Amino acid sequence: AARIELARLDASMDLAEVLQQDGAFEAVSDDRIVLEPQQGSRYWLRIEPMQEPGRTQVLRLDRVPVSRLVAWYDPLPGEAPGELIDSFLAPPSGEPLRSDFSLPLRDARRILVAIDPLLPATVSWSLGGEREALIASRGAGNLAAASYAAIFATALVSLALTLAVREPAYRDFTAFAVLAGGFLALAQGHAFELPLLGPLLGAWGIGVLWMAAALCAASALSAAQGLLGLSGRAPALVRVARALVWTLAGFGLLLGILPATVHAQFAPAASAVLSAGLLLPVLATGWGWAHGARPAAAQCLMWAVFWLAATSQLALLSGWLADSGGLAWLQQGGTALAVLGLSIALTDRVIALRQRAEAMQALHASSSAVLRIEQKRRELVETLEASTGTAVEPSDLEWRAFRQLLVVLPDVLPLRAQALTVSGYRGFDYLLAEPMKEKPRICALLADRSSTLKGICRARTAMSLPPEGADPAGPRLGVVPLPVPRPGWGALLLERQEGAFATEELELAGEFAELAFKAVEQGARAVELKRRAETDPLSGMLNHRAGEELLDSQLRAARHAGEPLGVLFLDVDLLRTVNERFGMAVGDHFLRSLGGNLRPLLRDDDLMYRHGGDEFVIVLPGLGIEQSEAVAERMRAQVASQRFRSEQGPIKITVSLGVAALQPGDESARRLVERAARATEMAKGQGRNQVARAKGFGASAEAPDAPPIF
Ligand SMILES: Nc1nc2c(ncn2[C@@H]2O[C@H](COP(=O)(O)OP(=O)(O)OP(=O)(O)O)[C@@H](O)[C@H]2O)c(=O)[nH]1
Repeated sequence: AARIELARLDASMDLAEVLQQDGAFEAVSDDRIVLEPQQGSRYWLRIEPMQEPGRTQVLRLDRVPVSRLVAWYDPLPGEAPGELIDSFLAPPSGEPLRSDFSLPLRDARRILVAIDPLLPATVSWSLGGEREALIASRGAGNLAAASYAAIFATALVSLALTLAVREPAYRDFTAFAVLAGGFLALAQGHAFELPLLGPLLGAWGIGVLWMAAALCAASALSAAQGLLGLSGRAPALVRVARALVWTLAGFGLLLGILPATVHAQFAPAASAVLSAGLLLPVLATGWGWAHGARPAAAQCLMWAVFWLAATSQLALLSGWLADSGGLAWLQQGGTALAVLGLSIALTDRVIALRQRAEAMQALHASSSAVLRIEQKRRELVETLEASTGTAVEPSDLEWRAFRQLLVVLPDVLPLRAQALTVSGYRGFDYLLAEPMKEKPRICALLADRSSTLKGICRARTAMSLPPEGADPAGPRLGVVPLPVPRPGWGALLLERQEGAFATEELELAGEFAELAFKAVEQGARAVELKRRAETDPLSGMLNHRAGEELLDSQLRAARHAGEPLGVLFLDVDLLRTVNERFGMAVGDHFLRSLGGNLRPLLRDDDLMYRHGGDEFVIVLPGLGIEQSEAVAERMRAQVASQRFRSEQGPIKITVSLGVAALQPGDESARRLVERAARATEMAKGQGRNQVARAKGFGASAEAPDAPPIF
């Protein structure tokens, strides 16, 4: 419906000169052309509408990012240079960008349009009635308005969420939404048409557009990377993405300050870099998708939509892509759809990840509490096991176990004071308090509430008691019954300044108490077993093995200290005869009574054990041969002086003793005992009921006594 011609002429030509350049104009057959900015030249469009009576035609120029567009009616012959239709000129301070122009075609008059493109740009036009032009521009305007509304509303919601949950992914996404809207508005020329902002952006120049694109790519990658980071996956990928975010942002700032001529020159390269930058979020979320993160699929798709919209915009600006009606829909609609969709996907993802992070945190907190309790439990058991090894008496063990329980409990539960009271356990009563200085107060408290406590212990149910008296802020008591066998009873009293004890806390204290009691029981059994293993059942003395072990350690200690050590070997005289004559029971009885008979003659540190049969060993630490011999003699005399009762009347049973003492060359307990035993044989040989010194110590000073008389 119109004839359109294009000429590229020297920029210095004015309208009058251009009108004479008829031959320079070439007809354009397409409905779009690509204009390349070039220093010193300017594009001129000559449009000649066909006659259409009764209809005003309008030429619409779409998406022309230009710094200058001036349109005149071609003057009729004889007229002065053309009447100005529309003018859009670069202010001296900068280069504004504008996209849509509608030029009314009147009276079939040709119009001339001078265009200085800012970037390589595709210019498309449509020719139609005023109504169609109006509808077309309104449609485009509506789409643009809806897109911006969606984008900036999403950005606002995202900003509110950023402030509410302080989630870095939201913060980055908010920046992205704002920058995506800004980039769209700049690239489509809308931002330059704003009343105040337009001139300001125009003054800055086209660099602002590239900067917006680069920062948009940086924030997009940052938001995608934030999600990767939040998901705790691929830390290396997150680090790379973070570095790329900063690179893109730096690139954007550089583009922002470069002069317009450089932009025109490097527009394709910058477009390629930014398009690649905008592809990174697609790749990052695609990676998540490939590794099983389901919400990453939605994000990946949305980033891809945005990438398409933004890249087509960049391609258009770089002249790689010809404009078409659908492109504006893709760019505006695509950006809005991507921003909205991403916002939804992000919210969904962030909620899910937050919940998981909180659950992990709770799990971590509870598992670290469990670990601490487990560690304390182990500590208690280990300490008690160690006590078992060294305890001599079960009561000794009980005391240690209860004490340890009170030491460990405050590490498990917050307590002000605690006490353990046990009555009649293995015939003992205990009252332990921690800290010790609280003992009198706890004693008083026990006395006050003893009937309540006993009741609770009998019911065997742990309880938290209300504060004493009227003071509701008074200390709270928790009572944990102890597993004391009846008829004894016992309780663990836990005290806290405020707040009742929870059932779980009392159960935990009960578990620890049970551990302590179990340790006592096991320890007592172990002590008993050890005692049995070391004791000779008939005489009640240590047996050969245990006795010799002890002798060995005493021998080592004596040698170490350089002190003397005496050893006596005692053998009952003619026990075989006693057995035969009076019966084994009498022999047994004699052997059983020997310990009780002789022990009063010994010191506490002296050791007497059964060597076997009717033989006994007596160890005398600190005594030399002389003193040992004196002890032996006292023993011999003690036995000889007594009459032993039997059914056949009193009988006299005697013993013979050999005496040896530690010598510098003595190697072992066994050898020392052997020497003493040989001395005993000598005593036997000399007539029994005697004391004999081992060889090497000189002859016995003692005179032989009378032989045994039955
Ligand atoms: N009643 C009793 N007799 C025992 C016990 N152990 C060992 N005997 C006896 O003690 C006797 C030890 O014998 P010997 O030491 O060789 O000889 P003896 O009859 O004591 O005479 P001399 O040692 O030479 O004075 C054996 O007859 C054993 O049966 C025991 O536990 N009870």
